[in-house]
Amino acid sequence: MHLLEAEAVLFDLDGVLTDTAAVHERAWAQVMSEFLDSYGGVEPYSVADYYTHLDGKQRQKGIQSLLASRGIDLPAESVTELGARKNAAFRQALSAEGVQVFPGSVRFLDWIQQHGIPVAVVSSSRNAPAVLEAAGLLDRFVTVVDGTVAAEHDLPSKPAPDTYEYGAKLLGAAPERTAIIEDAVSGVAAGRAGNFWVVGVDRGAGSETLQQHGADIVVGDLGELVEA
Ligand SMILES: O=P(O)(O)OC[C@H]1O[C@@H](O)[C@H](O)[C@@H](O)[C@@H]1O
Repeated sequence: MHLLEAEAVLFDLDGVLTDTAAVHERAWAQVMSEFLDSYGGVEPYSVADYYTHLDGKQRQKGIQSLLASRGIDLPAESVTELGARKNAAFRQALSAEGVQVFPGSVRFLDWIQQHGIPVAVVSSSRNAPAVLEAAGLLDRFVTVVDGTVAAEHDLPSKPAPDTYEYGAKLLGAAPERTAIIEDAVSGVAAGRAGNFWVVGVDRGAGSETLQQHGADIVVGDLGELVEA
């Protein structure tokens, strides 16, 4: 499918529109390194853990996946507490550094919107509206399906396709006629599972890995897709 034939385009946020996947990654590294080191007797946190267990997933789901990889079983309150610590670190970094947008992504968004194609954001993050607001992009989207909306509607985390399916439904678009834009393995897999047309953006997950999990095409920057 040519992108301009899409009935809708659904954008992931962190790492796709804004450079905030890196901010999440640093906050996770800070909190989970400290936790795993103090727990002791398990493999320490590494950058690979972000891409394998945390990237693109809802907060609790990501923590559970990482803990399970180390054979750690914590009560629900402790998982929530780790999530709260990571969120505090993320919010602190955000207010200190602000939000950087990817210029190529904004050019791509402009191009899609110039052609009258409806757009939405589908992000696992509960911080998505705040990040979009700080980036000056919030009013560009018909709707934002974020981590809070997912919880309200009981929608499971990416890699399940439900949040993307919900976004497409809100825009009245058929999944097979809808493009999704993703940088995370979990998000690409969600798009594939929902029978969407998937554009992968390689911000560190690796082009081959994104293709293996279901990306139809992979670019380094969304500006590459904009046609004059
Ligand atoms: O903790 P939040 O802001 O609700 O975000 C949940 C997840 O949102 C995703 O977009 C990020 O890739 C993850 O790193 C993050 O953990």
